[in-house]
Amino acid sequence: MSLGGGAGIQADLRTFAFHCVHGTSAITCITAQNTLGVTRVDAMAPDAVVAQIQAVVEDIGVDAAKTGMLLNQGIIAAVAEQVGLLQAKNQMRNLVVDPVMVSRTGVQLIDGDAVKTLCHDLIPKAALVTPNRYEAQILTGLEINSLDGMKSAAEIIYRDFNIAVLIKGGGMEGDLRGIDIWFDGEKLEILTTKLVDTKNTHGTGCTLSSAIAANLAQGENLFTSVQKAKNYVTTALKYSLNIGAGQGPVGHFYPLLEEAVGSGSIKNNPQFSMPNF
Ligand SMILES: Nc1ncnc2c1ncn2[C@@H]1O[C@H](COP(=O)(O)OP(=O)(O)OP(=O)(O)O)[C@@H](O)[C@H]1O
Ligand SMILES: Cc1ncc(CO)c(N)n1
Repeated sequence: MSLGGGAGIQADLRTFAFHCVHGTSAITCITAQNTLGVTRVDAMAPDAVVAQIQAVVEDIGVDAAKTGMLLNQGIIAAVAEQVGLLQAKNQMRNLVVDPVMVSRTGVQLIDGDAVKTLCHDLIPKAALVTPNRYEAQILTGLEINSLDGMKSAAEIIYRDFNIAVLIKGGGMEGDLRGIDIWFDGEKLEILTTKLVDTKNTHGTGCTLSSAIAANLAQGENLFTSVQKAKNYVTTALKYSLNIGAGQGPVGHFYPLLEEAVGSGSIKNNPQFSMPNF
């Protein structure tokens, strides 16, 4: 969860709402965070996280799920155990693991033991894992500087975990920035997009994995879910918000902004990027 509103569960819930699915959440930690970075993180107790998952599953049910910042080994182990128990009862389908380990700026967010548990206990239970450039480097031991590097990493991650993988290229340089690689053991696809030239990219990874989960919940297949989610993030980036001194958040509800500005009910505030106005 992030209190600046741009990333984590706050971005996830906005994304779910945009896709017309009912989002629920299990909070693993509270970050003091704004557009400039994270200044403090307070972890929940692992059994408090488990209780949140159980409260949702036992009453409401889960059509698809995503994990984000799980923070430490105890929380990761507890979540992985719950996922295993629920999958055995077919109560946890379509799990997307966004393996939040390193921020796009390259800062490691979780320690080595936590990475090991994530790899051994949680990622293999997912349908899809969505590492960014630096997370893909940790998962493979490769240094990724090229399209070929991204492709090799995707193949290694598929081989090691036997699940589909999407390597996100928001942290790549030059022409590769914004290009993602999909591999599911059969099809290797380069998901290209027109680079959105903005510094306001806070929460793109959270938004992408939530949009994938939302599409899965609505019955789309995995690859179509990824393609649609990629298009959503690209448009949300075009309408990102220029707030704060650092990286502002993406504009999750861009059609509403467009409509409101178009109809004159709100002014075209210079803080909104409004590409069509
Ligand atoms: N400037 C950009 N233009 C177009 N697409 C982008 C841009 N920046 C990021 N993306 C896309 O956003 C999605 C998220 O990728 P990214 O590598 O930013 O993830 P991340 O590092 O996990 O994000 P974050 O930590 O900010 O949530 C990917 O589809 C990526 O290609
Ligand atoms: C809470 C949270 N989760 C994930 C990320 C990665 O964007 C972040 N910055 N904050």
